[in-house]
Amino acid sequence: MKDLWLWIVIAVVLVAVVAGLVGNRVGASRRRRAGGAPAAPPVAEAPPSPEPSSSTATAPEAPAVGRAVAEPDVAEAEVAPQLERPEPVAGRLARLRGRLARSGSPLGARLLAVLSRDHLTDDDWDELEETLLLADVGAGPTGEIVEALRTRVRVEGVKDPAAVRELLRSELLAIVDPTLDRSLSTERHPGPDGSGVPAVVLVVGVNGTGKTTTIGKLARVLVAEDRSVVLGAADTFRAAAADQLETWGSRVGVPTVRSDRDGADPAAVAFDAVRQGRAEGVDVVVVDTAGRLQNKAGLMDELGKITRVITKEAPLTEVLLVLDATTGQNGLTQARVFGEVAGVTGIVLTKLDGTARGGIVVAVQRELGVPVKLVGLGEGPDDLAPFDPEAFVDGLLGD
Ligand SMILES: Nc1nc2c(ncn2[C@@H]2O[C@H](COP(=O)(O)OP(=O)(O)OP(=O)(O)O)[C@@H](O)[C@H]2O)c(=O)[nH]1
Repeated sequence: MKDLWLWIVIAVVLVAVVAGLVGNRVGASRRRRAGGAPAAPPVAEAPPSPEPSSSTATAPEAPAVGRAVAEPDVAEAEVAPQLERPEPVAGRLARLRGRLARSGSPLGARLLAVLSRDHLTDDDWDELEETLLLADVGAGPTGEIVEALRTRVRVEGVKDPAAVRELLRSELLAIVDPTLDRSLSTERHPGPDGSGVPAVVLVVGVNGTGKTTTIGKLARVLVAEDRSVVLGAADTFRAAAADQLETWGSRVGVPTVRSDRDGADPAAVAFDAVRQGRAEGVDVVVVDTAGRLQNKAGLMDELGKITRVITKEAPLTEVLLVLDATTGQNGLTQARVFGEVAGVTGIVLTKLDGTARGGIVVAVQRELGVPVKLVGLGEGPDDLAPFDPEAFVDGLLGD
């Protein structure tokens, strides 16, 4: 009997201890939820929704607002990332003015300061010449501008600052040459056999000038203009280049054709990209290349092979040479080599922000005899603008 009572007391104590433990755990879990812990609350404990959203209503297993709204959104974001809407292209070059102003003394401001002096002496003309040379305009074009200005100042007797500005503007505009065709060939067209083929843009240039970045930005320009695009990652030399290109493309829904193997044959990747673009009926295929300039023969071989295999599928409509505006005369030497081996049809001048050497536009056009078609104005995704001579000269001259 005594034993029986002892067992009853032990049983009661055990029940009390277990009940206490369970109570503590429930309390702790309630406190965690009250503190906004990320764990999803049990459905029954979720607060009732005052106005359930339609997604809540269509989500059968998620009647509580907190979960119904948050969880499907997160899942959707993981499955289908939101595509970005690139900025409209028109008017982008107007940014150049602000960027040049931040990059130090703009060319135009220094030229205007000299030209506005009362009586221009030989020293003033020398200073003007030096300013143009420092801005990489090049010796030939600088001589032409100074000569033309000297004549007009003498003949027209220009003094007032607004007239001086207008004079300088018209001379700079003439030297940049508004008559050149700067349009990009990016439309489908009938191929040699009469069937429609995409425009093919091959992008060449030394590494580090901004080729891959420019192609990413160009894809956005094309998407903004409702063109369908395929990118070809034929820069198989730098392992990360294909990833970089793919990331750019995926942000605007543009596919990238690439090889899984580092160091794969660039011509084969270029060919696959154009073939895919053709099969999918897209408007334009843009092909990235490696920018090794170890020697001219090697470069010629590689670009020659890429060109040959691409043209089996569709003719090349543009060969864009990407040049870094901050490299000055070095850039001109590169331009010369690529001009000889790659049949360049247009120039993309990158990093024009942050340099007072805007004159390189003139020098490089003269050097290659092909127009600057696009300019890079920064590292932002939409910092690529079609080149427009008037907007460019206005940017150089500032306010
Ligand atoms: N400020 C500025 N930076 C730029 C511009 N264009 C490109 N860049 C930067 O230049 C650097 C090199 O760009 P990439 O596109 O990787 O150069 P790449 O020519 O493809 O180089 P490789 O793949 O090695 O041949 C990156 O940091 C870009 O953000 C521009 O217009 N302005």
